[in-house]
Amino acid sequence: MKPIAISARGVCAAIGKQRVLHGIDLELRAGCWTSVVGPNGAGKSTLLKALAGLLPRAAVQGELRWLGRPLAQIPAPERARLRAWLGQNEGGADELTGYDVVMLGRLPHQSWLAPPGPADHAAVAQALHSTQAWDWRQRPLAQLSGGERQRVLLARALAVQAPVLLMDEPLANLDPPHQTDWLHTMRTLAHAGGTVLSVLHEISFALQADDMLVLAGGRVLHHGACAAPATHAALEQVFGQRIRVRWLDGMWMALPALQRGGPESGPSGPATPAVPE
Ligand SMILES: Nc1ncnc2c1ncn2[C@@H]1O[C@H](COP(=O)(O)OP(=O)(O)OP(=O)(O)O)[C@@H](O)[C@H]1O
Repeated sequence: MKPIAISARGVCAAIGKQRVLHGIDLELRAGCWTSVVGPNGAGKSTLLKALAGLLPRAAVQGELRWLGRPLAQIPAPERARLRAWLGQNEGGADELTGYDVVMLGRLPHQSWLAPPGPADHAAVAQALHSTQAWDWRQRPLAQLSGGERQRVLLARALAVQAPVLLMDEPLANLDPPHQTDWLHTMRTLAHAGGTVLSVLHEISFALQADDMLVLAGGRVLHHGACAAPATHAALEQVFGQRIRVRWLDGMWMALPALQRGGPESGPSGPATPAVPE
């Protein structure tokens, strides 16, 4: 059995005076990519921040553990090496070049005021190549398009080379080929033993993860394998039966639940492909 990388027991969190998370219990195993889905306002970003240790301590109740250790007992520099973070709509560092932005991901590995070493430069180059952002390494972040910028920020998270990677809407602004590249990268990381947690609104991409966490109203509605019928049922339920999960072209996909018989369904409707054994 793979070790548990992150666990939460009875975790509640508030933003300001508003209680957003209510008694979250979960275990995320090493070597597993889990996608987090749910309607707007379900608490996905708040959960990710709580698990990342990014909410003020007073705002979180319950027990959070990383690699079996209480989060509160892990010093900040060690936390920064253990988990990489890509937030939603990240700002700042606009005047820095792409290269320097990604080098920020190496700070947890560097001694105070020491210049980056060969391992840092190698990690930055590898990360920039893996998101195909190497060509913009000399350009300021402010001069990049939304998708180019997102690929630099993703490279920054990858350059940390942390065992745990938490990402909030990582596909924002990415074009389809780079969304597909991202999917391959996440599978590779999980296959190599990493723990990946990603909040996604692109449900068909979320279904390519190993496991899925379905949130609603600040609670875990379902946590299970992406291939499990119970997960598909929870997905359809949480989105008010407005999507359908179907097996298409060798993978599970989420399709909009359009009314049958309308012009969208075509002249005679498509045949339903066979589901895997
Ligand atoms: N800064 C804030 N102040 C007050 N309430 C907030 C703040 N940020 C979030 N909330 C509220 O907390 C709840 C959960 O927000 P959260 O961003 O975690 O949801 P989400 O599932 O990530 O949503 P989305 O899919 O829209 O990104 C929402 O009701 C939201 O209105």
